[in-house]
Amino acid sequence: MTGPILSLRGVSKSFPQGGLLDRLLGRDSRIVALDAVSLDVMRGDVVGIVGESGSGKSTLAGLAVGLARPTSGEVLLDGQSMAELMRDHAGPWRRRVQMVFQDSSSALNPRKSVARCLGETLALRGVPKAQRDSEIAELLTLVGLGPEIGPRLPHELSGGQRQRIGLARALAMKPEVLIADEPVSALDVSLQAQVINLLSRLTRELGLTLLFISHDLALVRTLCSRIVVMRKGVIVEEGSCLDVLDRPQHPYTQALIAAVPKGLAGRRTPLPVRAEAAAPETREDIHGAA
Ligand SMILES: Nc1ncnc2c1ncn2[C@@H]1O[C@H](COP(=O)(O)OP(=O)(O)OP(=O)(O)O)[C@@H](O)[C@H]1O
Repeated sequence: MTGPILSLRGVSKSFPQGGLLDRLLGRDSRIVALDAVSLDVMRGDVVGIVGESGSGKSTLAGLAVGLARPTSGEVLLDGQSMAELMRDHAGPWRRRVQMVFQDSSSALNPRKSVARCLGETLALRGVPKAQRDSEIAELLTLVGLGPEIGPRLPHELSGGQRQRIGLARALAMKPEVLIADEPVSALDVSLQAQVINLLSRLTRELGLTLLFISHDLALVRTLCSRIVVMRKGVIVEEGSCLDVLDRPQHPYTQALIAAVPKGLAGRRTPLPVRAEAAAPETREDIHGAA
């Protein structure tokens, strides 16, 4: 049996609180964003991470993607510790774990066209210049966009198109794990459904492991196979998404579900059936054999 693709072992993360004056006066204190969190994510899992604001979801995401180091504990990718993988060079970790943000426009350079932005990401992955244009076209197709989008600047795209480009850029690295931090909360409901449809299709077709951070329990129910419920830096409940949402054991999960307008957390969001652009079947079909 293969082990988890991503593991957190007793991971804590704290941040200093207060300013320089507080520290000079010895009023140094720290806020504990994550408190001894352990979590195993199996390859191909689609895991929803939910919890109130400030519960530590984004901190967990930042540690998993390698943007920050834990204060204590260990983050492992396929059994190898982050500290080990990043000792010489952060590249291997960064390539294998990618992130999509709530608002892709802040992650895209306003002066760079879509094609240039994707081309630079492909260059980081070591794709030869001669192959980049065809890979850019494939990536655009993969996220349901046409080649006419290539020359456009971020401000010439709709919010939904920008999220798709954010996703295409993450996929350009051929990641094994994708972390999506509130990827649709800035979009209107119909665009949310399109992006969720896309994520659902891509995780299936590319065999991606997805961590989907959201406040929207109905979206989590639609997309995810597992769910992790966080509160105040700890995991209070985890398990199969349907089990936890239908039969929550922890009072906090019960309260979260009760706070959702009646019936909403219990339904699957009706995603419009739409003709997605014909998608390749496997990672290799998309990018050629590695
Ligand atoms: N860089 C930082 N410096 C200081 N405190 C931080 C920092 N990042 C996060 N925190 C604190 O850590 C706690 C957890 O924050 P985090 O952003 O992980 O929560 P969250 O569950 O993602 O919240 P939200 O749903 O609002 O995005 C919060 O109290 C937050 O204020």
